[in-house]
Amino acid sequence: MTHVSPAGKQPDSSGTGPSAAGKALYGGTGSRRITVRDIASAKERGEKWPMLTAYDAMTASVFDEVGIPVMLVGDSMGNCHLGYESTVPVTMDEITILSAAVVRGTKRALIVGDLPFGSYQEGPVQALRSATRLVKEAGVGAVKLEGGERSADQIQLLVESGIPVMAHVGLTPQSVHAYGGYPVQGRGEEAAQQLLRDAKAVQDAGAFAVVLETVPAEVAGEVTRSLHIPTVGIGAGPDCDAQVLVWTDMAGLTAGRVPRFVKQYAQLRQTLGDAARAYAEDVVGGAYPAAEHSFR
Ligand SMILES: Nc1nc(=O)c2c([nH]1)NC[C@@H]1CN(c3ccc(C(=O)N[C@@H](CCC(=O)O)C(=O)O)cc3)CN21
Ligand SMILES: CC(C)C(=O)C(=O)O
Ligand SMILES: [Mg+2]
Repeated sequence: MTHVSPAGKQPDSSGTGPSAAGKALYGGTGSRRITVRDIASAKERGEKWPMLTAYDAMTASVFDEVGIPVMLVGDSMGNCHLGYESTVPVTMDEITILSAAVVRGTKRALIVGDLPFGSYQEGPVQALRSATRLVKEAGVGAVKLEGGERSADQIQLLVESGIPVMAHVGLTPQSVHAYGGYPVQGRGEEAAQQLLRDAKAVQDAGAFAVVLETVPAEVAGEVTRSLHIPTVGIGAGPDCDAQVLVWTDMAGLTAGRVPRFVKQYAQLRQTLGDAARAYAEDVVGGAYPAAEHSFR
């Protein structure tokens, strides 16, 4: 600590150098909520940062306590939390309710709400109406929407209206029916140039960061070095400024096949199944509840 904090207050974030503890996005000690300005200064310092999805208050509180600086209430809730086949059916009501839960479960993280399919494609005015609802009803600090050049007008109006926007280019899963799957994007010289144009367009429109999903690592590195806003990679190699994963993939809870870019840091599906099986066997066998779990 480089200076004394006012009595009764947490240390503030005004450190004296690049590695001041209060300033680091991950591992920092600041107690106020992280803002998009903190995100911008991380790129200036060359600091990499982690992002995870979250869909409920309890899980989000775990990630917040660990210091995950940015959480995305992703429309991946469709297939990971709500039992849909893809992200396409997710509604504004669903995103709003779960975003509000994640905001309530966190104190420090910047919470980004994902605009679902159909909530911004009609144009900037529809996008502003949807984003405003997420900001006012759920309390998110930023929103995310898919698309590069095609979404620049939406991004510009939101940013002019005071809503920070995280953009999302490369593989945009809301277009699954147009792709016919989830193919790698930006392969080949022409596609790589289009990806760079998309990334520049969202930066020019005022986005504070841009997700690069499922693109060749080399192309993602080139985009990252060409932009002044941070890139957040998912299946985009090691040269992005930040990384994001769907939390149930990261923790080994997702059912069935996970994308190849996922690294599983736990086997929660196994662990939770083991716990449920042990509980069930205790109930069937009469071992639970025991005397210490009973009242007299
Ligand atoms: N659980 C989960 N994790 C995700 O990362 C995720 C979702 N759901 N739902 C929405 C999208 C869909 N995502 C995906 C899904 C599959 C691949 C995938 O398997 N792609 C092929 C590409 C092969 C190629 O074109 O060469 C692969 O084999 O990896 C990629 C992204 C990412 N998002
Ligand atoms: C994987 C991230 C980027 C996403 O859009 C989501 O989880 O919905
Ligand atoms: Mg999404």
